[in-house]
Amino acid sequence: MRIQMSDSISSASAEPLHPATHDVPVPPLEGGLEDERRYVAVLYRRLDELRDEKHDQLTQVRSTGAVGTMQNISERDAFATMYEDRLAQLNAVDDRLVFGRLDLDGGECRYIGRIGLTTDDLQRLMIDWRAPEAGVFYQATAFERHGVRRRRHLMLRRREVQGIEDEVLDVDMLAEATENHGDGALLAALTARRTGQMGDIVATIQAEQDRIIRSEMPGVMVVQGGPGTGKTAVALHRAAYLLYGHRERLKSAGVLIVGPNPTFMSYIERVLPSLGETGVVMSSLADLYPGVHGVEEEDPRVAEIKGRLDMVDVVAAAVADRQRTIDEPRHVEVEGIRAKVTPAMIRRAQERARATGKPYNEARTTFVKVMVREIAEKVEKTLNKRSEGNEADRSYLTEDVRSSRDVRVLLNLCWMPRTPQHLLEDLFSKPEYLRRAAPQLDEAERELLRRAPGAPLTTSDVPLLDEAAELLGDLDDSAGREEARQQAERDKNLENAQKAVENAAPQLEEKGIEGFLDAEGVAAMNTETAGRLSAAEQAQVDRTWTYGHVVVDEAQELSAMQWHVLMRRCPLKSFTVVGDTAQGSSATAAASWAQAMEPFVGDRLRVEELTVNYRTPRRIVDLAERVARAHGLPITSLRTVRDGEHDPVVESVDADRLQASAAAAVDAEVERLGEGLVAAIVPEPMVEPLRRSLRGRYGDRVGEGAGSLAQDIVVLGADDAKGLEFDAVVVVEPAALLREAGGRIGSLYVALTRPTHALHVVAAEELPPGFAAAPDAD
Ligand SMILES: Nc1ncnc2c1ncn2[C@@H]1O[C@H](COP(=O)(O)OP(=O)(O)OP(=O)(O)O)[C@@H](O)[C@H]1O
Repeated sequence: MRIQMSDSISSASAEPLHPATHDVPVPPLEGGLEDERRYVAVLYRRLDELRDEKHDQLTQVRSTGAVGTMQNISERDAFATMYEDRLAQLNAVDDRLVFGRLDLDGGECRYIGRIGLTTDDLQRLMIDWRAPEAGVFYQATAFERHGVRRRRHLMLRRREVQGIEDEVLDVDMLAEATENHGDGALLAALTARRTGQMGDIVATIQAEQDRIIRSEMPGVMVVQGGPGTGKTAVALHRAAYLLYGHRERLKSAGVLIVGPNPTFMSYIERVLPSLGETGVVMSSLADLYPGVHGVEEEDPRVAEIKGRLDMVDVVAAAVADRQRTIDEPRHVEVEGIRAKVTPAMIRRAQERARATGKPYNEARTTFVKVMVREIAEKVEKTLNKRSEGNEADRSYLTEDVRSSRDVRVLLNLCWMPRTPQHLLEDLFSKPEYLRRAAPQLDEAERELLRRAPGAPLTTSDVPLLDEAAELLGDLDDSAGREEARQQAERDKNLENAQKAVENAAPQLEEKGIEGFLDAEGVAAMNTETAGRLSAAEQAQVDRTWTYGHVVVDEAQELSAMQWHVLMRRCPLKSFTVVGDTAQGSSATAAASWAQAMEPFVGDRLRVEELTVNYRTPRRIVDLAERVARAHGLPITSLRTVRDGEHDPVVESVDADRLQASAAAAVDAEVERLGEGLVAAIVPEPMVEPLRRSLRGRYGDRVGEGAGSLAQDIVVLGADDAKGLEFDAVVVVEPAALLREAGGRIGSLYVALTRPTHALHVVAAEELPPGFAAAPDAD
């Protein structure tokens, strides 16, 4: 699980808004590029001022030294964290701080940017894009002006205004309009070279996206949309929007963002910080159980079985199965005295324990208590008989019984303390355990689940672990949780302490007492004062944490078990769920949202749809849709923003030249692009060999995952390509990609829709239906 630290971003966005009648000269309506540059310079000056202010405050609070009472230290740390967070936010929004200007009926002018900014005396300089007053920037059209006369896009590179683009919505103004029109800002964003990291779309959010981003928080909202329609972008901007509007609540409860795999999580990790939001927990499905990273479940049939909601009953039966009775009476020895334990005694104690309604490990305490008392009574009777009525103090007896080896063995046999990891290990490595717990599975299915003891936990085990932990309750888990929380706190204290000691060093040196303080010592002092972890940090280590809102991306892939567990993370059922049922490629993928969500929320869903593909040019989308339809996928055709410059290339090659041809296709695309990211999406067995071969030619430029500016050539399997995008994509052996996904077209459809510019298909086998009408390579 990955965490983006700090949750105290408040001030700029919450600064009061005042009418724009202030001393800072707002460029006139007819002003041009130079006027805007001057105003933007004012905004940056204010940003720098605020940054210097926070920096000074931070230095000051740190230089008070790491000495004083624990409360002083704690307060100082709290201030330091607050200033650090604010500084981090001010740094994060530096790039393209402002992007829009609205001129309204009545002469009001509003600048729209990543955060709100005011002057010292609280006059408004710029509005946060999430403020209600900024909404019309995204919503106004010529048909529905919302009082907007003109919308101006300011196109910045870093701090520099490179261009302006006007959309005049008021017909009366057209006569005086400048020559700048159209949707150049959007096109510029869409055709820009990819960097391997998703960027924000705050400057060019489209009206259909804006409606979703700003819709109310409660309830489950599903955003369905074909490839490239901006679902991920919308989901992340919605998280930022909700954090802005419900800051207090979400600050304490936290927001969880769940995505399909770690590659995808790192692809999207910079979007929220660039919007000034950092207090969010981000986790892939493999990392949702603290302390465990699930490896990939190789066999889709196993993933399908483990994903069934039935597994709730299987786990419950496995837990119940760990309570046993004995067939016949047994004798236990306590300090040389034998006591008889009958099956009835065990059954009675178990019933009493179960009646507490507590989870397994906690109810076991009651079982042990009752049994120890009963055995102690028996031992006492024997002792009383032996001493013929001379009753002595027998208070030590309970302890003797509890520590008797015989008693411990018997009680463990009848009610074994269990961790979730142990429970799953037994369940999948001991066939008789699974047979008893899962009679609803047939023999072949149980055989599929079987694995060697010690085998690593997989992503599809993660929800089972969670379910088991829920039923088993606290034992090692609570200790583990507390330990993890304390460790997180220790790490944080150490980091703070290191900074504090560094800051205090000059003063101490002046006083001749350098070396007096060390970071570990200061951190140890601070650890005593608990409660300094932010909600996000605490949530990260606590499986039972419940969030204020959960965002799920690529949600079509989730199994029923994964939904079951996620629902527990947000009892208020406040969810933003984004995905595309047509792109489902896993064995657990949902055919429809209603079917996937019905067991958890009934029909209480709001389904919104996105209809424009912003990523992929028309020519490539046509091919992808043809292939999808030829395989019976019921997709509705997407509108696209661009036609594109390149027709897709489809090349048939000899089987023994497949890898060489794939490498040559990569060469061709690298050359054609000049700069930008090229990905080869290939069948799993080809990933490593092709990567090696390309490294021979391109060295360190060849990377894994989503790529980066330095690693601009990547080779990956179809599953890992989910949610990512590249300037050019070479799809190798579509028939094999289709086979790998068990015949489900979703993953090939995903692969074909990743490019922003060019698609090149290389195949040795017969091409699957749908490719035929594409033009051949020359
Ligand atoms: N309004 C917009 N302005 C600029 N770029 C946009 C806009 N909407 C989407 N994009 C861009 O389009 C691309 C696709 O967006 P995104 O990845 O969010 O789509 P998606 O629907 O999640 O795709 P998929 O389901 O295929 O993974 C991204 O590069 C995104 O930045």
